[in-house]
Amino acid sequence: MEEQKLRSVPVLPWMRSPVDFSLFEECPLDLLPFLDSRLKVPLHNMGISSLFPVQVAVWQETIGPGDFERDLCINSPTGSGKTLAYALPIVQKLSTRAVKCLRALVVLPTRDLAIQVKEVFAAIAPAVGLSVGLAVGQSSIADEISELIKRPKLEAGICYDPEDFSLELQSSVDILVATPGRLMDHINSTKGFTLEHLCYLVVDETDRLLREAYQSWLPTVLRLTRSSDESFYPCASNYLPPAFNSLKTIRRFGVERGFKGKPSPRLMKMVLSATLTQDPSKLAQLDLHHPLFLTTGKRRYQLPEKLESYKLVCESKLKPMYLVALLQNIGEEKSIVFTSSVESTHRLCTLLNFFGDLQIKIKEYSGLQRQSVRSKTLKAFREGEIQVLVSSDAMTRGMDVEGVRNVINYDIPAYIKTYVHRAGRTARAGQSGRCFTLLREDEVRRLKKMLQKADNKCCPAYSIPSSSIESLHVIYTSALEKLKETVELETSRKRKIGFKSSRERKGNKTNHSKE
Ligand SMILES: Nc1ncnc2c1ncn2[C@@H]1O[C@H](COP(=O)(O)OP(=O)(O)OP(=O)(O)O)[C@@H](O)[C@H]1O
Repeated sequence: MEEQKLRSVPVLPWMRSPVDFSLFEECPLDLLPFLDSRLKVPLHNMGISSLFPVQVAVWQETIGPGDFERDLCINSPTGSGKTLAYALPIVQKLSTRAVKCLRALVVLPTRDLAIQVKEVFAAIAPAVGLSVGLAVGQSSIADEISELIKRPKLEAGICYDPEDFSLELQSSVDILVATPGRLMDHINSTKGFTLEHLCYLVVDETDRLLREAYQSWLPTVLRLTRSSDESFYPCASNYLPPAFNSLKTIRRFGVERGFKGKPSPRLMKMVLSATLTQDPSKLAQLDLHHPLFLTTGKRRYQLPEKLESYKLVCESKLKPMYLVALLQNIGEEKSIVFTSSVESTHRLCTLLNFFGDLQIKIKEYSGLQRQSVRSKTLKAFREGEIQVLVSSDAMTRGMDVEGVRNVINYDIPAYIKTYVHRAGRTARAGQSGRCFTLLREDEVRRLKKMLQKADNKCCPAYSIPSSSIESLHVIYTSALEKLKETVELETSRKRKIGFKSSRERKGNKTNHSKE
């Protein structure tokens, strides 16, 4: 009974007979059937000489015999290469397109993740003449529009009818990587932005994206891409004004997607996560077409094969010193320390920096900071200028930073899903890595139960000699004092700013009433 609970048999019948890609071998690029030879060079430049199992499985279902007859639902561990698993088939499929228009849309929950995924597409798509765009709000909306929409060249002295002008607007990109908010901004207000020709939709980090409605982006995208009556009457295009013809997309029919005689959606979907939801009501929102489930192993949650998990048991009040001792042991290896909130991230990072002689560069990365600050920190971490990031869960999902060898749960995560995503920042792409969890004696059972869900029964204790902790007492007391002063200073500064802006608001009100 207990075993069954841990396995959590899915309710949906199609989820009960998945393709288990752990049975697949890696496939060298030279042996990959149908691969456009122009893609080999950029792949080699990315250090890729063979495809990982999940990538081979998706290739088979899209470019191989599967031929994208079914929508794909992919549950694959962190760091297993999901990004390329969808990017490569999409680029290959579009490599023969004749007319440029927006044909593939990839949606991700955060800006940093979208930027990371765009870079993967941008590394391979130009080799086959495709362009990739980004809609995340990194630049102003005007700049983004000019990147995404091509305006016709206007000749001086000629007066143009605005109606004709908007018909002439065309997409500058074949593939768009977006966050839901900015995507909705373009759908609602960017002239010439259309999903009419969309063939591929990827929903990455699906469970996270389905958790929040984000201005109803999903129903909107599905509504705008549903086959219209026109797809049953392909000859209707003969009667349309010539201006439309260059943009016409040939709709795929049911016969092509394996359902003879029945019209089938032209939009092909891939939804992915390392912790894919099995909740039928959530999955129903995606309106999947005859979905095929691709997963690995028996457990719902999988940790990377070469991940070692350790627990560090200590009293709450001693936690900062245990963390410092652990960081001293780890040395200069890249590490991420996760806390439970943006506030504790800030406090912990400030405190660690008061431990003067740690000889490692430590920075904060959290949702409390401005995007520009976060991007700068991430760049420095990638380049090795910073060795330790103290992070809130803003860093938990999807972020791929080469060389991260250690993840430290300063606060025990509340759910196994969080553990899986946090731990997954290390041991990526077949590399080894360690995940340490600091916890109190009374939390040990909780961690054990949580790890059982991911089939990780082995979580030995990591021991720190008590002499290491004792030697830190003096400096810890002084660091705590400095932290207290800093927090007081920050609080009074915030109060002043709040007071000033409330006075300004009042002042503005008075001005308004005078007008
Ligand atoms: N075939 C391959 N050969 C070598 N390295 C690869 C291959 N495919 C992907 N990688 C590398 O593996 C790392 C992890 O890939 P990716 O970020 O796509 O993982 P993921 O499955 O999406 O993980 P997460 O669930 O954490 O988002 C990346 O650094 C990527 O460059």
